[in-house]
Amino acid sequence: MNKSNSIMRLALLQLKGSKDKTANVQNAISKIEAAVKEHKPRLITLPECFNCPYGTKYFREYSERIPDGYTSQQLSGIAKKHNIYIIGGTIPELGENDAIYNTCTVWDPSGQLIGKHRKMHLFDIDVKGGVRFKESETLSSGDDFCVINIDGRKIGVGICYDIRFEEMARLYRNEGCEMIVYPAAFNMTTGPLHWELLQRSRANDNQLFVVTTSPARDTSADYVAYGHSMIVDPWAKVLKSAGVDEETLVADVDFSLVEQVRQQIPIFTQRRLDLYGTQRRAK
Ligand SMILES: O=C(O)CCC(=O)C(=O)O
Repeated sequence: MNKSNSIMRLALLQLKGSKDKTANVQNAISKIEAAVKEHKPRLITLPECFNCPYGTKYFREYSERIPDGYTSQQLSGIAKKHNIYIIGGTIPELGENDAIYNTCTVWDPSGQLIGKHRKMHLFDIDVKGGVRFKESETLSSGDDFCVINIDGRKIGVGICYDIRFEEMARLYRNEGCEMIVYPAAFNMTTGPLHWELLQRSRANDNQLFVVTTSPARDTSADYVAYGHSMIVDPWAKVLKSAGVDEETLVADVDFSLVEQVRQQIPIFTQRRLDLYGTQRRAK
């Protein structure tokens, strides 16, 4: 990004997954190659669970160590090859004591791992007649926040269900973030109702960019993702939105909008912190 003109080019890769992990990762790599060639983005984002079918029965089998596993090594290599940042969607991570996490990795242009976020709020819901999912059957929850810095801009990372917890987004704003990136896979029950609403709400509440990257919709999968990867600006306008199939969504994000909206609607200086607050707690 050129700080003087405050523009950063993003490419969001909405990818179709399969049960073949190597094919999923290689699909991501070839779409990264194509996006770099055609659009020259500074930052590429990938979907939640892009190397594995989204289902609790798959997570252990597909899990890998970070950063030594196959998927990490591929992402590290391609980030370095093309001198780009990658917010690498999520993969099932094999962590300490054999615990499995739903984890996002962030890679810098030298191929270094500069951030890791383990999904903090596990997706355990049961909507009668709609979607039932219980990540906690096989996953453990993370308990660290993840803020990265790209060209002087702070970016917070959350994963899918994390977007429902407004305190987390507020905390990122309070820590100076101008964008939050959520790899995500909403579904056909909550997607139509809440997908855009939640993104516009988090953007509006916190006056920052919200970026989500979903898998493409596959109606033959166990879990049918909603699609519609999206970029919402700090005015809460949808800047760009994908359809449901595989797609590369490209946008030039202008960070000067962040300052503009924060000055014109100064809710963060008007908030009655003498009466209430949202702070990170010591663990
Ligand atoms: O919050 C929702 O409705 C969907 C969340 C989800 O699919 C996930 O956390 O993976």
